[in-house]
This record gives sequence, structure tokens and C-alpha cells, in this order.
Amino acid sequence: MAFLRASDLVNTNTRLRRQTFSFAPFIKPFRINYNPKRSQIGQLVIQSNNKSLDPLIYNSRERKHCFKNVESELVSSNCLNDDSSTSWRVPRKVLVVLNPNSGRGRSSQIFRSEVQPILKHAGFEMEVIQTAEAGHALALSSTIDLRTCPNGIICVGGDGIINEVLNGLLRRSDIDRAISVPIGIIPTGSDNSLAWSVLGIKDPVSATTAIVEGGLTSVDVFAVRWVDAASVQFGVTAACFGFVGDVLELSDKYRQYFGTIRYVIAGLMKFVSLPKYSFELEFFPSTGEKTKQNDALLPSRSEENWVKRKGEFVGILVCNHACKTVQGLNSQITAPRSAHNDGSLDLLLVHGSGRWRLLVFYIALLIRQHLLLPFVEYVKVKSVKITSTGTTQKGCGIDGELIYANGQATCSLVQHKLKLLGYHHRKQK
Ligand SMILES: Nc1ncnc2c1ncn2[C@@H]1O[C@H](COP(=O)(O)OP(=O)(O)OP(=O)(O)O)[C@@H](O)[C@H]1O
Repeated sequence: MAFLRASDLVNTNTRLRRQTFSFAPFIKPFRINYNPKRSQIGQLVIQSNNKSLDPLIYNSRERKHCFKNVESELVSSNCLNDDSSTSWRVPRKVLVVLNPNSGRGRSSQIFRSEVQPILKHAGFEMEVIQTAEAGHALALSSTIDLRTCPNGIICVGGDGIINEVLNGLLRRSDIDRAISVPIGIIPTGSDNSLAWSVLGIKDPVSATTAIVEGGLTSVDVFAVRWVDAASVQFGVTAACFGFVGDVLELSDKYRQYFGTIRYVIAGLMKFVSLPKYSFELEFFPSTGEKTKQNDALLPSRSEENWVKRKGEFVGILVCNHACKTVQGLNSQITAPRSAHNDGSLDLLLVHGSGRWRLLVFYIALLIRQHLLLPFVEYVKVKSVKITSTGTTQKGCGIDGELIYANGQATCSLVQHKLKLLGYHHRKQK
């Protein structure tokens, strides 16, 4: 066999339980052992006797991957789990948007040493742009010629840089075309909730191999609109009001000193000087049915369907997916009933005020028991309108970035969906 192609492997995998392949012109350097366990059908290990080919073999923390540059086709069996027709075709011409400031400031180094070699071997053509300041990625994605990156935009950083790229794409006049460009995530930020919650990935190498494997994951997109300020901000993770919004503001000031643990430090500081937050809100409960694309923005206008709440809240969270946090315990899942493509948002209201209530909530959250608390309300919604009636709230945290705005904020899904490169391999099995 002169070449082992992805399609050969597809056939081989379905027929054989154990097989050793040899093939020219790599007869000597390569040997492939296929010996799947019952729970790992499709796992392949490529062994190489030639040291120069070692970079083609990767064992990441979450997946075992192997691929070689065979006419740019991927050789990996994980992709067999995805029924997408694009699953084994490698997206090739991509733009890489890298935030050198994200996480511990090691994005560039991680990208060059761990990510770029894998992408190169898999046949990706990359234009790499490092952001120079906040807002750069937004400006870039809102103006770039999409013909230069038909196979995707890969964001190297945290949730904030993905949010900027998303907002840039959704502000374009060719919005339908722009949002169809898939987004890849290389998680080098402080938390990376989107990659962890939706794709089950938290390290850069696993993320890279997921991108190389192909497949797409569709994610709902929400918009927060401030009518008074005539502004809109899009998001894919969560909109937060109250305590979390304040922590985001403080954590940004600590970025330089505390790196990735700045959220914890800021949380403790804010806990000590916790103000009271008052809100008025109305929400439109979801029926539980999947929202049709075109009416996602349009919950019934009938006023009686809106449920009202008013008073003090430690926090209000509007979640678009489960919102797991990389830095927290594995059990910590903020919105356990949420799915990233279920056509609804999950609203979590933490009623009341005071440090004791906040502490109880966070301890319960750590062990995923927070929904049992009598002062926590959890409801799936199509839309929610939130107005701060106090003076303590400065803005709203969207995907981990604080947006300063006053007046009523309306949060609902939009008709467009974000396409993420890769998929959650455990969920797909
Ligand atoms: N070159 C840059 N210098 C300073 N700030 C930047 C730069 N590029 C992007 N930013 C801003 O940095 C913020 C944080 O970026 P990002 O989300 O990538 O990292 P992070 O905050 O460490 O991760 P996470 O959001 O997952 O916690 C974003 O708001 C983005 O606008």
C-alpha cells in the first residue's frame, strides 16, 4: 500500500479488531497497531521508528491522537464518531487570532511550541495575527476578507477573544456568510469555559487535535441589547449581573499581578465588601421545545406570558451552556440543565443579599447542589429583561468581559449559530 488514506482507515476500522499496517514509501518508519478496547473502538496508535517523525504522534490528556500528512487528510479514528460529512476532511486555510495577553501571558509560546507544529503537519495554511490591544480581534473579524480564511478562524486565548471575534463577525453586512466561518478554540486563557463546557477540552493540544479531526459543533448565540444606549453585545457563554459582574471588573485590574487566579482573589475582595444589588426583571419561560431558527428572537409579545421578579439579588446569571469552569472542581456546573444548542437560555436567580447567602451559594455550587437552595430560582427562558434599580451595579459581564451600560438589558437568542471546530468526543459516542 503506497498510502494509507483516511478513507482506508474508515473501512479498516469497521472490519478489523486488530491489525498492523505497513506501507511504502514509509514501510520502515511506520507501523500502525490497531487494538481497540471495547470502550475505545476506533483508537489507533501510529508508531514511528524515525525520530524525525515523532511530532506526528500526540497523546494529549484527553484523547490519544495520531495523524500524518497524507495529502492533508487526517488519519485518526476519533473522527469516525462524527456523522458530519466534513468530519475527516481537514479544514485548511485558517486565520489564527492570538491574544498574547491571555491567561499567564504564554499564548504565543504555547502556540508556537505545541499547536503550530500539529496544524502544520495536518496541512493547515495559517496566517497568524497577534492582537495588539483589546478590541483588535473585533476590528479584525469585522473587516477581514473572508476568502483568506474559508476554513475557519482559530482563536488562541480565553473566552474574551472568542467573544470579540464573534461580535466582529456578527457586525458585518455579510453576516450570514461571516457566521458560517467556523471558529476554533485553543484554550490558553484564564478559564476557557466555552471549550471546556461545550467540547470537553481544556488543554491546547487536545484542542488542536480536535480541530484537526474536523467536525463542527453548533452553539446558540445570545444578544444583550440595551435600548437606552442603543447598543448590543453578543455572547455564547453567559451574561452575569450582580456579584459576578463586579468580580469581573475587579479581576481585570488584578490581571497583571495574579494571572489566572485573579478571579479568586477578586472574588474574595468583593466578598469582603459586598454591596446590595437590586433588580427588576421579567422573563419569558421556554416551553422546552427547540427554538426554530427564525423565531428565536421573537418570544410571544403577549404580556401575560412574562414573569416578573423584583428585589435584591446576590447574582443573576443567564447561561447559554452548562458553564463549567476550568479552575473549579469538576462537580461545579453552574447551569446543569443547559445545553449549548437547546434553543433556550438558563436563568439562575440568587435571591437576597449578604455574605452568608453568597457563601452558601458558592459552597453549594462547588458540589453542584446549588439548585436545591430555597433562595435559588432556575428556569429555562427564551428571553429576559433586566434593569438594575440600585446604584451598585456597574454593568454586565458577557463571556467573562465586563460591558458598562445602563438601563434595561434584554437578553435573548439570535437566529444565528456559532459553528465551533471540533466536537465533544465523549458525548458523540
Ligand atoms: N494584546 C492585547 N493586550 C491587552 N488586552 C488584550 C489584547 N488582546 C486582547 N485583549 C483583551 O483581553 C481580554 C481577555 O482576553 P482572553 O479572554 O483571551 O483571556 P483571559 O481573560 O485570560 O481568558 P478568560 O476570558 O477565558 O478568562 C479580552 O477582553 C480582550 O479584548
